[in-house]
This record gives sequence, structure tokens and C-alpha cells, in this order.
Amino acid sequence: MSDLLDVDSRPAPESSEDSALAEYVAEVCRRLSAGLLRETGDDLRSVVAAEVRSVQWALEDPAALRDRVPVHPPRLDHRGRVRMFTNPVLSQRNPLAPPLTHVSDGDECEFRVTLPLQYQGPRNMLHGGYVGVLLDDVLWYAVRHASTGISFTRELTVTYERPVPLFEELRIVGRVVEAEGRKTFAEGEIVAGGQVCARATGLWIAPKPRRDGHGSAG
Ligand SMILES: CCCCC/C=C\C/C=C\C/C=C\C/C=C\CCCC(=O)SCCNC(=O)CCNC(=O)[C@H](O)C(C)(C)COP(=O)(O)OP(=O)(O)OC[C@H]1O[C@@H](n2cnc3c(N)ncnc32)[C@H](O)[C@@H]1OP(=O)(O)O
Repeated sequence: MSDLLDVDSRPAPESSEDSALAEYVAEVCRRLSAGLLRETGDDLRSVVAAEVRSVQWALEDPAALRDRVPVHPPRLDHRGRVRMFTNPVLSQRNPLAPPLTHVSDGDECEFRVTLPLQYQGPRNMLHGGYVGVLLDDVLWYAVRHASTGISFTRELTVTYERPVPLFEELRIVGRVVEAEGRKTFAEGEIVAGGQVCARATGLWIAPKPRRDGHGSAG
């Protein structure tokens, strides 16, 4: 969906099968994480054994993942090095990432996700720090889409209006409010069941241009 990910069009020195394997193992790690928090005793042992078998199966039979197309195949940077998409919110091969579906870019940027147990703070509710992570990421994408360079989060204010639920689909939305020189102001919200649960406003600043005329990030 996002052309932010298309950092280079040259072929990556990793086969499509390798990328698919990495994304598959990340998926197994996520299931394992949920299992570790959910199960005890014999059920825990069964979950661990089943997921270990899943990884063994994929390693022993290269054809096993034949039908999987990697969501984020690796890209190369301008020096020809692999540029891995590691984002802890969106990356398919980072087990820390849920990962979210990137629904739209443009005037409004939107992610969707249903979060499992490993993101729990209070019972059945999303941890407040992760509420901030989601909003930071979606607002950053809105800012990135509206500007030519890379900006960094300088300020983020989160208002927790009601608990953000686990186990149901969330809409995470961000938009730019105002741009002024190196500064871009953005706002957004997390919506569950049609209700706004949390809002954020923030400021993103593009680093000062370096003396050689290039920005210091991106
Ligand atoms: C994160 C980008 C990585 C690169 C990505 C590359 C490729 C993209 C591909 C995939 C990307 C995938 C994922 C990325 C997704 C999400 C990332 C989420 C975003 C983050 O997670 S990012 C990490 C956390 N973030 C930081 O780690 C920043 C640490 N920080 C700094 O690095 C500096 O802080 C900096 C550089 C931000 C600014 O430094 P600076 O020295 O240039 O700033 P300075 O003080 O000069 O202020 C400039 C003007 O802003 C005014 N100003 C200041 N504060 C204000 C306020 N509160 N209200 C109103 N105005 C204010 C001043 O008054 C002045 O205004 P004026 O110019 O008019 O005088």
C-alpha cells in the first residue's frame, strides 16, 4: 500500500522463499507469545510443541511455504545493502508488530488491527503506552505522506477518553493539521465500534539541512 516502503526497485539478495519463511516464523512467534500468556500446564506444553513443529515443518520442506507471497520483501538502499522493514507496528517479519493493515494513505492515513493478549494493560484493554505507539506511527505516516522529507516526532499528546479494547477491530487514523517550514502539526484518533477511545495531537520536525545540503535523516 505505502510507497514509503518502495525504497529501491533493484532485486534484493534474499529469495522470495527466504522472506516468506521469515514472515511465517514471525507469525508463529506471535502465536507462541499469545499462547505463553494464555495457557498453563499441559495446554502450554501442547502449544509450544505445536509451534515448534510448525517451524520445523517449514524448515524441512522448502515447498511448504510455496504459496506464500512475502508482504514486505527486502529492499536495497542506495549502497546496495538490504534495507529491512523493521517497524515494530507494521513489519510482517517483526514478531513485536501485530502487524497492522495499512488501509489508506493521503489526506488521512488509516491503519486497522485487532490486537491480541500480548498488548494487554488493564484486563481486556490495550496498554496505554501502546496506545501512544499506534498514534505516533499513524500520525508519522500522515506527516510523511504530506511532506517531501523525513520528520521526527518532537511532541505527542495523548488523551485517553475511554479504554481501547483488545480482540476487536480498531481504526487508527491520522491527518496533518498544519505545516510551517520544518514543522508539521498532526492529529488523530483510535476508534473502536464507532467510538473514539483515544486522541492525539503532535508536532513533527524535519532535521535542519546539513551543510552539504542534505537532510540528516531519510
Ligand atoms: C523516524 C524516521 C526514520 C527514517 C525513515 C526512513 C525511511 C522511511 C521508511 C520507513 C519508515 C518506517 C517507519 C517509521 C514510522 C514511524 C516513526 C514514528 C516517529 C518516531 O518515532 S521518530 C523517533 C522519536 N523522535 C525522536 O527521536 C526525535 C528526537 N528529537 C530530535 O531529534 C530533535 O528534537 C528534532 C530533530 C526533532 C528537532 O531538532 P531541532 O534542533 O531541529 O529543533 P529546534 O529546537 O530547532 O526546533 C525547530 C522549530 O520547532 C519549534 N518548536 C520546537 N518545539 C515546539 C513545540 N513544542 N511547539 C511549537 N514549536 C516548537 C522551534 O521553536 C523551532 O521553530 P523555528 O524554526 O520557527 O524557530
